[in-house]
Amino acid sequence: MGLESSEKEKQTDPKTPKLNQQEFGLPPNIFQTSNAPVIPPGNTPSFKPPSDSQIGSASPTGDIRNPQVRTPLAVSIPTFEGINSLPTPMAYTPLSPNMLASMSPTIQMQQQPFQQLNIRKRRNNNLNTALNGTPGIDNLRLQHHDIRNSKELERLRNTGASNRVVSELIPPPAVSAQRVVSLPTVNEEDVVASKKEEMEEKASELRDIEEFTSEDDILTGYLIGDNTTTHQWRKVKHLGSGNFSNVTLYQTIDEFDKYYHEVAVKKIKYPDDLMDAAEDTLSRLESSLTRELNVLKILNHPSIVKLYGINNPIFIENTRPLTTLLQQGKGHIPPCEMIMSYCNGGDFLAELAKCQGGLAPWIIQRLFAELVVAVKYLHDNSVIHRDLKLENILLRYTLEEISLMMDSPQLYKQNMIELADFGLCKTIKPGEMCTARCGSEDYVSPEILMGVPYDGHLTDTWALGVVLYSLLEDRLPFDPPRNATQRQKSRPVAHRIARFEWRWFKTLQEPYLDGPKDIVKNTLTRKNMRWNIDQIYNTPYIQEMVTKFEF
Ligand SMILES: Nc1ncnc2c1ncn2[C@@H]1O[C@H](COP(=O)(O)OP(=O)(O)OP(=O)(O)O)[C@@H](O)[C@H]1O
Repeated sequence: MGLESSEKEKQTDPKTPKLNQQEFGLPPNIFQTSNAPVIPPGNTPSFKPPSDSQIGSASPTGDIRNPQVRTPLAVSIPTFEGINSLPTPMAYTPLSPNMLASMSPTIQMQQQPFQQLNIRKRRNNNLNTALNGTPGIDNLRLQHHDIRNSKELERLRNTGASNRVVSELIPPPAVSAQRVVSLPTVNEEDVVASKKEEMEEKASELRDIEEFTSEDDILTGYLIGDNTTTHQWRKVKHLGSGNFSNVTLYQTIDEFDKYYHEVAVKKIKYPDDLMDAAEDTLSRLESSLTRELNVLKILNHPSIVKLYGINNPIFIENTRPLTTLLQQGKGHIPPCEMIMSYCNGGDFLAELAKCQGGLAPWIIQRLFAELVVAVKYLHDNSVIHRDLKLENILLRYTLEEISLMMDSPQLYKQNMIELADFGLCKTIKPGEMCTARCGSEDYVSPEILMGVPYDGHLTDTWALGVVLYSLLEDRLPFDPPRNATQRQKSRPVAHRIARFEWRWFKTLQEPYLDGPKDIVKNTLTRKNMRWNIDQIYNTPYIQEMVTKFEF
């Protein structure tokens, strides 16, 4: 598929519908403002981008993962006016062998020539199914109190119920607890003391765990760049599950280096019948894991998750590790376990659910600015992420701990986030357009939904707009409004995305939030008007933070 001319883009872009924001009620203002001084920025580390050959054996479109429903790539929609249906992108169960297998061979054949559709499901669908066995927004809403309970959240994660939506986890503003905002400011020593206490507690927990450790709980692995020395870690606890992996906390057995003391181990989920899986399935899985590994081993930025090692060097050294292992015919394929930096605060979405939204604006500004720096580093080095979302932003500290750092220099001395999940990333050449339709349902841009070739840099900045809107508003921008009619609720998210149908509720009349709102306005918009990462980075809102960063 060739590149679109800018003229053609103008014709095919839908018009942004005019929104009447006045009709929506305004919740009480729960924010604080920040007055931060300005100091010079730090340096970003040097980077050598991986070549395409290093990114593994991608499919002809350069993409992977396992779409089970595919729609033709070239969808020509001159305008959205009068259009009642769009490509249906949502019925997708990654790596599920059953779905494809259940199709007749004819249908399977018919699926092949079409562009792969790789949109990840909304978390709330899975959550809801886990709770009730039946999807549906109303049922989900009945479960609010359960979901907000962190134990319940943990249970749901363990059952693989991973697709959550921030707006479903947060109560209406009137009852929104403002824990983070109202916490007292303490000095650095208090933070250190509470950390120490927590570590002592953890150490005692670990002593208990050691007594019950079985051989299966021991992971043997190699550090990147040293295939000769093995190291061992002991399983501590489950951290989270995605569609493609289970992530577990491990602690080192041999005290060889403080950096590798606690590590997050991402174990790739294989389909049950991997040995007999279709070549297509194997190749997509292989491509996904090799592109994540090959990019991660080269990236070097404090705000991007680090790949320390691997359980088996073949996954790093071989461009087609699964195929090779299969050909070696040992009867089974060993697991692929990536040994990565551990983020103690968990993922941003889960943390938001815990503190029930209402995040203070200075925290939003601090964390979002760091995210922008991380994405700028990727784009400057020709890598696009393509799956930016709250779940993939990992926190080094809990939001409660971060709130205690207000006015502390600690807040700027070190990174607070690590961007994770590079399974959909891509190294691109200047001017190269992408064709693979991938991403997560609530974060995909209209051009991806429309199936036209797209600029991956701009789909990343669209997703940044979704993240920032969600932080400001405690809801996802394209969810049905709270006061929506039944008809509005039944319209798919994709419709609202394609019509750029979002609006301010909570922050409608908050002039002091003009900075971040400007970023949202200029990212959740048509691609030919959308800001790129440099434009976001250069806004006073981001610069005010960036100039303070010392990491
Ligand atoms: N380094 C880490 N430290 C702490 N928790 C982590 C870490 N990496 C992942 N997690 C937890 O595990 C979850 C799943 O991880 P990840 O997003 O990498 O998996 P995935 O299978 O690729 O997910 P997705 O379905 O989004 O593709 C995260 O949302 C997070 O809660």
